[in-house]
Amino acid sequence: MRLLEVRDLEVTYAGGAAAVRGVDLTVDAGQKLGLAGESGCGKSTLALALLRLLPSGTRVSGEILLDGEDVLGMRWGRVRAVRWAGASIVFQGAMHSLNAVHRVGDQIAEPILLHRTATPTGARKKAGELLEHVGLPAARASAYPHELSGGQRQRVMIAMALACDPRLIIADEPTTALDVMIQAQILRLIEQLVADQDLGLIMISHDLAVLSDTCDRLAVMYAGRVVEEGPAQSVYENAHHPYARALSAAFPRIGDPASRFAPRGLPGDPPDPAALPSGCTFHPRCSVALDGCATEDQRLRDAGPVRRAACVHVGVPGSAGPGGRTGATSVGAGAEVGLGVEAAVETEADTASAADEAVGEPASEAVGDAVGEPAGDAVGDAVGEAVGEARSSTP
Ligand SMILES: Nc1ncnc2c1ncn2[C@@H]1O[C@H](COP(=O)(O)OP(=O)(O)OP(=O)(O)O)[C@@H](O)[C@H]1O
Repeated sequence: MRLLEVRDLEVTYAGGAAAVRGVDLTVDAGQKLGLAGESGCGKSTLALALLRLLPSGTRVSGEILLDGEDVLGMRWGRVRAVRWAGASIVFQGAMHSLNAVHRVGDQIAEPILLHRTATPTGARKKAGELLEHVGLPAARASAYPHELSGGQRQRVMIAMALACDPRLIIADEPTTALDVMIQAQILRLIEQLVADQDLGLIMISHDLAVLSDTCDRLAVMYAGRVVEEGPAQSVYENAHHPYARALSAAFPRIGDPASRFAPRGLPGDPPDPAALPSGCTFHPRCSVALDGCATEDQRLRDAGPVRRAACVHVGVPGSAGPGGRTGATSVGAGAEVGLGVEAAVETEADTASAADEAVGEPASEAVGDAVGEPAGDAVGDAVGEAVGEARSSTP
């Protein structure tokens, strides 16, 4: 069953940063989609757009269908109902996202009370059950965040995300701040919950190794676009796009200790989304770029029955495309790979919507409000604080 369908999503911040550019993706019940990319590629912006958590003044266009409902066209009352209940987000850095002066049980119960799906007694009982569900004793409900370890706090965040029985969970770097052992436990917990409850999952990380180990499918983002997507293991082990290959080579391979000693970096940084390079936005960093890459935009095209990639080399025999490309880790920083310069450029029509629509709220309501919610909305405020905190803690 299709839970989420995103079509041609574009997000431009008020200052002109084109953070998400023409993204299409889908998530079905029981499916785990990994969203990968370096810092600044637009992953969190995409996640925030799904639940209308972007700052007011941000221009959003395209289509987001959550359980078939048009999220961008929803009235604010409906948006509030859908947050937590239709889809919810687990942010990185639980210490920043939890309120330090409230007991964790009360914080888990809060969205239940706001959605009026239980009485205060019922909400407290459910908070205890949810804690047990994520592997903590119900009695920990009376603890304050500082009384819990980092892993326990992240379990609380997951319990909170499950409080209103959402169908889709968005986990934005859920294990980044945790040590490797705890990280593995939290990832297994998320996998278990998704399987048990037939949820959809979008997991965001810069770490392709973690995503390929946890998710079924991977979408690799660069400069606001998905540049490669397909089954998680095959994208990780045999990426078609030079950026996806470099990202994959940058992380030690699970089950391959030798790779721990030979991670490769990618020189340079992702471009400023307010001043993107012409053509393929990856071309200034690409060791296999052709002359035309500086002028020819590349959109996703088929790179096999279940794979897509946005690179001029895809599909060219003897090149980076399927049917002749070199190994997954062969293109790292500065690596030389001989590619056919006669590669056919197969640029798709740019389907970006001409009429960007400002998806926000009336200006009178938006003033001073971090998430574009009417003032006084407790859920919006709490989420806004969490967003602000989580984002300010982003390295
Ligand atoms: N509120 C904002 N106003 C203007 N630009 C923003 C805002 N938030 C993010 N950006 C810019 O949008 C781009 C995408 O940021 P985003 O946080 O979505 O990337 P990301 O891939 O999630 O990175 P990270 O992993 O560091 O969170 C970046 O260049 C960032 O500076």
